[in-house]
Amino acid sequence: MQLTGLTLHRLSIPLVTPFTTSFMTETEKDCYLVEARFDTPSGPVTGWGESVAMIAPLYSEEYIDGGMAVTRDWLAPILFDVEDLTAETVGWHLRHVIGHRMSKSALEMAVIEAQLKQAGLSFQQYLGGVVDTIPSGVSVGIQDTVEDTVRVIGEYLEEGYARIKLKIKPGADIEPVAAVRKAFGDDFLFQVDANAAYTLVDAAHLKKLDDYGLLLIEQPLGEADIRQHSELAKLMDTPMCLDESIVSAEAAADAIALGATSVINIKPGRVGGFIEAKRIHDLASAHGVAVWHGGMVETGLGRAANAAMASLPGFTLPGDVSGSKRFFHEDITEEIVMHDGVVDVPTGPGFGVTIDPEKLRRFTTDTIEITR
Ligand SMILES: CC(=O)N[C@@H](Cc1ccc2ccccc2c1)C(=O)O
Ligand SMILES: [Mg+2]
Repeated sequence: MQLTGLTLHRLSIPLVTPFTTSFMTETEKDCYLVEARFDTPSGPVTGWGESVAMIAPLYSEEYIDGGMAVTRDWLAPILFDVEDLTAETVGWHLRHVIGHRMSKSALEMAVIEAQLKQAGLSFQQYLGGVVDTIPSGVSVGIQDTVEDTVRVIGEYLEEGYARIKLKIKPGADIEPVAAVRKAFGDDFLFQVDANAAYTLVDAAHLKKLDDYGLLLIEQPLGEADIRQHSELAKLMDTPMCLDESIVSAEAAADAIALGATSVINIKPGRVGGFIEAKRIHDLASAHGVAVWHGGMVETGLGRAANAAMASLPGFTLPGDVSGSKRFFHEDITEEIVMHDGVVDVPTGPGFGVTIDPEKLRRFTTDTIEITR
């Protein structure tokens, strides 16, 4: 396929409720979409991608303004010059640009969808997904009080989510976890995510979490702290899970070899795209390491693509692919519905969802047109 034009759509979608992590409080979902137009032997085709970069470089070094600029100034010109562009070679063509994995992922995602539409394939078929529904977990932000934490989690359990993930940070960890276990018992799947808020100095404190039968503890230490996570893993019974640290298949191989992670949170945007994410899935499976699909509060577009990725056999733990209603009153695509603890894997060509032009217009705050 020949890339002929790109439109970057910057969005801001109100969240149903503020989302607080150890690094930030968000009241809107800000992101940008990549609308990519291609010429193919069988005529023009359009593919869509979504960048998971946040408005500020606080989860990783990427952020929306930087992602749109690097796409316009450095990544798009490379892809415009490729005559027969395929999804499987986007990463290779962009290899000389250092980093900017979320921006590369959004572009690759648009090439993937165009290629799938041209072939009349669903993303689940393309990846080799093996299930038609995936267990749907929910990520719960840090609340103002322990009582609020118990109330909010009770509501999600009532809704039927398959797994609860609670954000923690120093000063808001043991007490809320203990209160939730006291309120709802030991039978529901429960895990925590620190978003790198601790250091090895906190090891003895974090070990107290071992008393609560958690599925895993996600990224307690810093992104670069692979060795430190293996030290902490030796001290804790709760399985160690990495998110921010797993920036590539190579990083996943190192973390597994060092005993720094026994479960991996897979996020295509964090690793440079769905093709690399599948490599991590395959690598982890070969090592008997479970993976689950992480979330970055994606719109229905990213959520649909994530659901297809999560239908691969190695995704044996519920992920953060919640229903659209967890975050948005209105989505820009058809609503992704969580029902009976699961989300359906889209079956249509491409990612299987359509972006509603009226809703896109309503939530668009900026547009960048890029031509050859
Ligand atoms: C769902 C979840 O916990 N995701 C990330 C962190 C996160 C949290 C909040 C966000 C708000 C706006 C955009 C991206 C965000 C990502 C995580 O697993 O670490
Ligand atoms: Mg995380």
